[in-house]
Amino acid sequence: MPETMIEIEDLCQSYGRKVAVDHLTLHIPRGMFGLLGPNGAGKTTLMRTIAALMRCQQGAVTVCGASVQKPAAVRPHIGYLPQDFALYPNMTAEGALQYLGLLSGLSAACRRARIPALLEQMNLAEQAHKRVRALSGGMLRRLGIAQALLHDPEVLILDEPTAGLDPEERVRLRALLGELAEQKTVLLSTHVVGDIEASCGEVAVMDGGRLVYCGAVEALRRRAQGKVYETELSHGSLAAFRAHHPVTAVSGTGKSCTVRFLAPEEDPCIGRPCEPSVEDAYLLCVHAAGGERQ
Ligand SMILES: Nc1ncnc2c1ncn2[C@@H]1O[C@H](COP(=O)(O)OP(=O)(O)OP(=O)(O)O)[C@@H](O)[C@H]1O
Repeated sequence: MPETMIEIEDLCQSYGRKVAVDHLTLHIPRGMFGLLGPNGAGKTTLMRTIAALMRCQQGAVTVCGASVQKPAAVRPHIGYLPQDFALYPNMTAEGALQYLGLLSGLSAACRRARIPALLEQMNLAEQAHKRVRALSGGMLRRLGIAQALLHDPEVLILDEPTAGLDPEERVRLRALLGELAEQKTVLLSTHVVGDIEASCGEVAVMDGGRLVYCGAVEALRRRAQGKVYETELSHGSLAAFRAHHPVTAVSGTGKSCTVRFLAPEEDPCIGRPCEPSVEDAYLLCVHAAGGERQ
């Protein structure tokens, strides 16, 4: 059995009457683990709860055996990069890390040793003396990961770290996360399926606050076998088709287009079967969960 680093048992979290996490049980093992879900699925709420930034209202969460009910016991184990990460724009990259290290109680000797090494690891050594406001989006995100790693936690929680990055930076960041996951547990939240496909073996899918899948990415893909089809349609008939079928892709610019769609109930007479992608499988999962909620 793989070692469980984060244990979530029957967690419920709400904002007033809005339920954001709904009876969620999830055991996260060592290594890289993906958390996928559409906007509003409850990913940020879950991550903030694990990081002991939001009180656990019902259920239990432990990180490396420490309960989030005792934030001071959990925080040494966790590094957190929030979705809306920002730093003081006039500080240099190195100065910002020095300041944050000081605030989190790291000794001067520890900061002297760790900060240059982290800048090097995050490929930011050349930017050490650049002001934060002059960094690109990707550099800023890597600086955010450096700040999350300052106290050398075992668990790294990253909320949408690739959002808004160009493809090159996205690939670079994924590679960096892969390296980090060799030593640490990395919980990566995103709504970009490609991020999960490229970096995680295991994934949890959330929708409407609930866990709708947990397991291997490849097993998720296989669940969509026999449920993805393709057909040719005229552009004019596309809107009517969409009303009855979840469409995952449309290609072609002439009079007709090729439409890829999900047929959860098997509808073979209207198209040719296709090999599912992870994205198809994810959309199928969320589509099915939406249907159950109605
Ligand atoms: N501070 C808040 N007050 C009220 N409702 C909130 C608050 N924060 C989140 N919510 C609601 O809780 C639900 C879950 O939100 P959450 O941000 O956790 O989802 P998410 O999966 O991270 O979404 P996104 O990908 O858009 O960041 C949503 O319906 C959201 O509108």
